[in-house]
Amino acid sequence: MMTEIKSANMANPSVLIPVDPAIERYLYSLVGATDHKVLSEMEAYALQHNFPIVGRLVGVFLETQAKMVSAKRVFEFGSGYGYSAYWFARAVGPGGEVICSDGDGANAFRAKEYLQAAGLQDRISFHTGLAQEVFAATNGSFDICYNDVDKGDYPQIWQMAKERVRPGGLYIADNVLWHGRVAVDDYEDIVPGWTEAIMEHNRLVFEDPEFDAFINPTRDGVIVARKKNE
Ligand SMILES: C[S@@+](CC[C@H](N)C(=O)[O-])C[C@H]1O[C@@H](n2cnc3c(N)ncnc32)[C@H](O)[C@@H]1O
Repeated sequence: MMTEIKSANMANPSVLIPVDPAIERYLYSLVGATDHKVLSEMEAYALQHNFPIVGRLVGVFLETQAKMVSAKRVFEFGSGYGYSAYWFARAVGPGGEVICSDGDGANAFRAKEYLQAAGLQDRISFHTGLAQEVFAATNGSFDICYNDVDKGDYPQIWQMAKERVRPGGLYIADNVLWHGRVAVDDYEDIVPGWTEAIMEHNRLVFEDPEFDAFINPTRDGVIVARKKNE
């Protein structure tokens, strides 16, 4: 399994930065109230190891979205070492459930350590394996299905997840602007076919009559699609 680079590819002039860096700095200056020792350690690990976590601004967004739909049950496709799960776990509260999946067992180990230290372990279960298979082994519906796996899998994950989001619940996916590659004709992809897969995914989500969709351009673009109630 490959992971994407979460900073803009400066070597490729066709790749765009969705939000101006000065605006990003300003946005970061507003979210200091979310500081937490464990969160800082997780962010430092990402920097040191060039690991593509969603980062603080998207984390705050995920937690807010989850609270807005009173989420109690969340499934994560591609949890890394638990950074995005940290935000969902805060939102679901005690008694809530965040089911995490990742192909790399070392990430599960690290996630458990961090989330335990943050006091959030009681609402997390972590499964090592192909996210699609972990998901297929679960039952019932979810308040939120969150997709952050390898980008070639995005259309498949959407097709699977959309059936299991409850009415009024959310499908959320990260990196849907793919550093602007989706918006230009000439780009270099880090894995052939990933840009096309993301574009196909975005089209499918927006064309689905059962969902209302929106893209928040923060960092690398986060799609949120709400399943209609009627
Ligand atoms: C972008 S990182 C996830 C970051 C995480 N959501 C966060 O923000 O903290 C993607 C992760 O998904 C995992 N992955 C990619 N494709 C996968 C798949 N089909 N099944 C399971 N894990 C996958 C990789 O091992 C990697 O850890």
